[in-house]
Amino acid sequence: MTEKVLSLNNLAINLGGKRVLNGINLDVYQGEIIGYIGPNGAGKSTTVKIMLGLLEDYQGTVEIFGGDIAAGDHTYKRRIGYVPENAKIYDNLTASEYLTFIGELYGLDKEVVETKARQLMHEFELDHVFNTRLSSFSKGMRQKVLIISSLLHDPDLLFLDEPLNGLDANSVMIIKEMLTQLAAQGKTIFYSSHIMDVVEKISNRIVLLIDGAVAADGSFTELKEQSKEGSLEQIFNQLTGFDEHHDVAKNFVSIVSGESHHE
Ligand SMILES: Nc1ncnc2c1ncn2[C@@H]1O[C@H](COP(=O)(O)OP(=O)(O)OP(=O)(O)O)[C@@H](O)[C@H]1O
Repeated sequence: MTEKVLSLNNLAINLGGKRVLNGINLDVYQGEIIGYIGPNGAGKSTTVKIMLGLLEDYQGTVEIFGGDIAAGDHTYKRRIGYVPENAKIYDNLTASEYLTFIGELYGLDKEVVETKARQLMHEFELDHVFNTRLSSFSKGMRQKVLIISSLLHDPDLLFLDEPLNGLDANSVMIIKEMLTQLAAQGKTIFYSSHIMDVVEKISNRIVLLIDGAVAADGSFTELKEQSKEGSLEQIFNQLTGFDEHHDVAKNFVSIVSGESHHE
């Protein structure tokens, strides 16, 4: 269970003339659920895009399943699943067509993937819309289709960006439990979210990114001991140096109600 799945060494990148990642060092081991958190704009999505092979102009090295992804062998991508935050789903396709298409991209046999997709849709109680166009799906239904599409090929490494977006409380329980079980089976999960109480509960390791560098890395218990704060939300506020939520909220409300005397 100690195989190194992912290794970032001095990973840095400039985008639009700005230093977005500033020397990230991170080793991730099989079976870990990494809660990858940080303020808006810290560089979380950028890190994930590099690991997916979507951004190439970086410095440092990225090793996935023991191989340098810059070496030109892209077969590692077949062992990766990805739930993007804002996915463009092919609206004109039915769920069945979309999932079969994605499965075939991963090299799965059409019949095999269709059966698997149907079974997974059934688990989400979406049997009745298997042959319905995605354009008529609600936000949560689309999110379930995205989650299914990321898992069809039984990936070893899963990148999730706000995977619970739009899901109801029952579905959230299913996904949380599912992630725990997948990790127990030896899958590795990289979980990016702003919902601190979920990250706190499901991650066995939390990595906090601030200004493109790792500012904290440890289990929730370890972070709690270091910062002497009670919840991950409070730890996040403390480590990002933010204690003005009360003032900002108050200003907002007074501006909204026209009571503000600010210029
Ligand atoms: N193509 C680009 N060109 C210029 N700047 C970019 C580009 N992509 C990202 N950035 C900048 O890089 C920084 C990090 O962006 P990124 O999307 O990785 O942040 P994030 O941590 O995922 O934020 P969020 O929590 O808001 O999703 C931001 O300041 C963003 O404006």
